[in-house]
Amino acid sequence: MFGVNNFAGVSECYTGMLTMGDEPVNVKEYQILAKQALPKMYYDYFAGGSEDQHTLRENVAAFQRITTCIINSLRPRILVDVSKIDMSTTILGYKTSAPIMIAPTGMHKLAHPEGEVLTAKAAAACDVIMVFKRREISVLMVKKAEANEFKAILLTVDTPKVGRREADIKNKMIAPQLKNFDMSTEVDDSDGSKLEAFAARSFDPSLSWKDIAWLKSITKLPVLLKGVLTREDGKVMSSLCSRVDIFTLNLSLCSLAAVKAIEVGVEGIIVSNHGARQLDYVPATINALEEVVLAVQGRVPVLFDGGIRRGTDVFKALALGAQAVMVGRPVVFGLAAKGEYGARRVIEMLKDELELTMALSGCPTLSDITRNHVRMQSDNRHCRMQFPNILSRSSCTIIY
Ligand SMILES: Cc1cc2nc3c(=O)[nH]c(=O)nc-3n(C[C@H](O)[C@H](O)[C@H](O)COP(=O)(O)O)c2cc1C
Ligand SMILES: CC(C)CC(=O)C(=O)O
Repeated sequence: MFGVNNFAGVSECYTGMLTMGDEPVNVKEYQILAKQALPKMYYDYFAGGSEDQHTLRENVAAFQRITTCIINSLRPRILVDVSKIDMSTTILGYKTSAPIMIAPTGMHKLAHPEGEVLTAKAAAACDVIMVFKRREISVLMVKKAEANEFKAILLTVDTPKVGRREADIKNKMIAPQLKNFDMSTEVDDSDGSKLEAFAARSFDPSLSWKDIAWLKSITKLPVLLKGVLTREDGKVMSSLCSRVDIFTLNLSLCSLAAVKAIEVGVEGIIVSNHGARQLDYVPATINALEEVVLAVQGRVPVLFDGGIRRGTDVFKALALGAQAVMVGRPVVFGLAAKGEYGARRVIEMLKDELELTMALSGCPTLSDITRNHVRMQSDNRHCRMQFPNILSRSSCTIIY
């Protein structure tokens, strides 16, 4: 039988219908099983994006556009000894077996009764904290993180308010009671998404650059900002600039979000659009990555998340300058479908696929993966000089 699945952000053809007893062969198939396993309200919460879900589709589709034509393609090397592939790296001084981490995603107990405990067992999880209106909650959580020997704090900076998630509004999404948020519970008689109502009560929309200094003052842990998408601060960039021109602007002329982050002393930056759950129509993160990498100029690590579904996606993000990637929904779908085993398999499959991609691209180590292993739309000028005939074909022009 030929099954067609059209999930938000995933549009795939499969040669068979999956059922819960089947063993998925790639991480996207875990989404199919998760849909079968979860109540609609919870599946929609995990899978959904904001408003028209344009960016949700783009996060995945932009990876798929880095594909077989001359621009936006992988560029493998041949005749390199790839008998041993080393995917290990060091992030903030900690060694890890592969540049793949689990993104902070809320409410794993909606996916599985044992929730985050199973996810943490399935892989060394990278954890997160949000800054709340009631700062004493933030202080408490930072202290808890320190006491439990967490290694870093990821401060989510793209959620002063929760994005408009229309499926959650329709489903009247119920935010479960969360232990970490005990202090902020209040009676909620609002209609629509209870999660949104909870966030409106709890998150601090006045969060600004000065608060980073406050956070740094209460902890010795390194602070990373999660949710950076631009190098500029909204003022300087001319709307007439093409993407290629933007890259060649003198950076010192601009007020730069990424650079600002470094100035206030953050130890790392995560290029993320919150899995397309916040502002719709922001760019796919893979298309925003290089802008930030160029602005940061190697001063702090740049991590990446959004739309990673394949080892080739990891490879593309690394080639464009990410030090490591984080994976959100696939891990939750793995957890929902097959518990700890499913979450672990998702990470293992991505690692295996990355290993194979590195071998087939002639890259025995991560440092062998370079910017020259992908060709993007922004490399167009260079392409035009080298391949004038090919590029005159409209099929090779990818617009993003
Ligand atoms: C169900 C769900 C809950 C999330 N919760 C949080 C959160 O509490 N804090 C946060 O910074 N990001 C959160 N995110 C965003 C993820 O950290 C990450 O940026 C995103 O999922 C990456 O995209 P991907 O799902 O395509 O891998 C959440 C994402 C999802 C799907
Ligand atoms: C609103 C939060 C509680 C969780 C979150 O960040 C999300 O659902 O994307």
